[in-house]
Amino acid sequence: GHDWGYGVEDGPSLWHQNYPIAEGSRQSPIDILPQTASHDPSLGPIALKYDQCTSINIANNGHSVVVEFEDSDDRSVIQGGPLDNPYRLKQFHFHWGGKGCRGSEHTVEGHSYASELHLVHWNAVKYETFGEAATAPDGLAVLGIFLETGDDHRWLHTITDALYMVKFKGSVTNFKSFNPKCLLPSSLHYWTYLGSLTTPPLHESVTWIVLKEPIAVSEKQMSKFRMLLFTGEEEDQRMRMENNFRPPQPLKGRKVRSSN
Ligand SMILES: NS(=O)(=O)c1ccc(C(=O)NCc2ccc(F)cc2F)cc1
Repeated sequence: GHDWGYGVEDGPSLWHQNYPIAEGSRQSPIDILPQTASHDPSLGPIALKYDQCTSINIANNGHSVVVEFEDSDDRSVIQGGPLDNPYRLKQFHFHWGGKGCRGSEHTVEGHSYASELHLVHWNAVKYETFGEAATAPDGLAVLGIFLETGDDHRWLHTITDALYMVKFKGSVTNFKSFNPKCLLPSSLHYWTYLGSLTTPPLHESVTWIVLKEPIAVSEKQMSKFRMLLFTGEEEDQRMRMENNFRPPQPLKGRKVRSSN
């Protein structure tokens, strides 16, 4: 397909050339304004049923580092909150900045965090495949978790210790039985709104659920993400993987709701 990236020649401001939906009416990420978000008492708590979680591998896809899950049944789902069905966990990945810089995609009153974790789920009740769900307005649910630098995160080590094995674009390695439940903050309070994938093809198919409470990770752990490369082993121009985030997009009249 088309090539896109985060550089001067292929970055977010140019994506609309190959993906006109980039200028659509429900694009992500957005800047979240907590005071403007409407507190909706009908919004129940979200439930993450990840107990039979089965991660398969960890890969460098040239845009981020992705942990894929077995999604042939409903063993790992998110449900409740704004969702009418359980949504099946497919993968999680991260977006981050350069050293000491901000790298989250969603921002909160203009404040961005060091990084943002996306747990990607699809509506397997209504759709046959992830691909089909990814083009449907109620097809995907992505849980966003902010990472801020501070103390070491005890469980993130499992991921950062594996990153050296997927340094180059196109590399993949075994990554079994990792349960992302260990990456959740203590509170599941959230904001929710209707948006899109934050990378091409930018499909407007995502119910976003962004947790209010960030998790803390150390600068040393963040630095390990930055040793990944956008480029493949065979390429001579090595490009460090960092600043792989899309900036906030126009709200275009959308309402952001807040759980309590
Ligand atoms: N950052 S984010 O959480 O918004 C996000 C989540 C998933 C994807 C994705 O799966 N892309 C590849 C892809 C693969 C198959 C398909 F049918 C559609 C499709 F976009 C892209 C962005």
